[in-house]
Amino acid sequence: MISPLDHAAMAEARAHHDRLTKPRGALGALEDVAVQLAGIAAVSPPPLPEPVALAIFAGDHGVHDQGVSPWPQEVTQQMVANFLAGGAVANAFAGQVGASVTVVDVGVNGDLPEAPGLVSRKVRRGTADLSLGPAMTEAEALRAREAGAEVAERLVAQGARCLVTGDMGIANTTASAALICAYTGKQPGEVTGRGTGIDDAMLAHKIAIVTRALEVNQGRDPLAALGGLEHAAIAGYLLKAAELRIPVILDGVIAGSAALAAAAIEPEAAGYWIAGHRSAEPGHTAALAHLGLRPLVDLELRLGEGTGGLLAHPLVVAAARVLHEVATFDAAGVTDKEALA
Ligand SMILES: Cc1cc2ncn([C@H]3O[C@H](COP(=O)(O)O)[C@@H](O)[C@H]3O)c2cc1C
Ligand SMILES: O=C(O)c1cccnc1
Repeated sequence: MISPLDHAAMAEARAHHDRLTKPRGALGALEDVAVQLAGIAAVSPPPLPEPVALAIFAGDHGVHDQGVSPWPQEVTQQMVANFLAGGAVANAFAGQVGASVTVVDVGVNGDLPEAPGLVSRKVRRGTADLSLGPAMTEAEALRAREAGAEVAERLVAQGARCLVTGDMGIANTTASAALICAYTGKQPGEVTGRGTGIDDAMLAHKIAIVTRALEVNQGRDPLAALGGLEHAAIAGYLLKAAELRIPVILDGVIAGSAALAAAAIEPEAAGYWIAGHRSAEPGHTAALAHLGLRPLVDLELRLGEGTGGLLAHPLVVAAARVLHEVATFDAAGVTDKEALA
């Protein structure tokens, strides 16, 4: 059960912001984040959203066969090993914010040796090709959702007070574009992007593949028919965090498209999510607009893994910190011109 945000705590946070020694609204969107955190925690000031935990959900994609990514599929598995060895960008950024890193295999097309930090919940070895039929069955999507939910529950039980989404799956920007079309009504040409870096010819082909995927899967559940196993797992992770009243910082276009699926299941859950950044993928902007989320930073990142979400974490902590640490006009003896008016 996902409860709505606590409006009394939000009103209290807003009122408290207006008593702090700064012009009203001077912290812009950060004030909205603080109010949102109060609504999530149902108390103002809200607890600082730390420690933070990153879960990277990994899965492969049958649509890779269509030539939609310049990278070979085995890079998914190789990058999982890299995350576990601590060598990826996500590890560097996680270290900076003190985030734990958990890697979850929900659908890698290969065998991964057991390792600390790896959660093995493989539903199948990659999805089927979404341009030929459904990527997976609804039962498989549900199993991946359950894996995501289980990981969120475990991280929170271990003490995390903020979660970040991460993904790894070569060709997953194709599945993301298809999901975004299905949930927002946008056209493939508007939301399909260059992913890991493709030329104009490959982009035109990728748009045609997304168009075909939407045609052949019309009338089916979009998450199962068009998504990846990591999209389904992220959707489950997002819904469980909302149920547990824990904020989640969304990463890029994969998280954004998974969030559309999760919001279609439980619209109330979107109140628990914060858009860490705006990725360079055009579909990400469309997804965030549909979700009503404002990205905190725009660095033209196009990496995934959770990197943009991790970079935004200090901003989210700072938003809460203001409500704890900044003096009021009364306490500091500063004249409040707005109270005089
Ligand atoms: C070395 C490497 C590291 C990555 N880390 C994240 N991604 C990102 O790129 C992939 C999606 O892009 P596309 O749809 O174009 O294949 C995903 O795996 C995503 O997480 C990476 C991609 C590569 C190659
Ligand atoms: O938006 C993202 O997160 C993204 C973009 C390109 C490739 N992988 C991920």
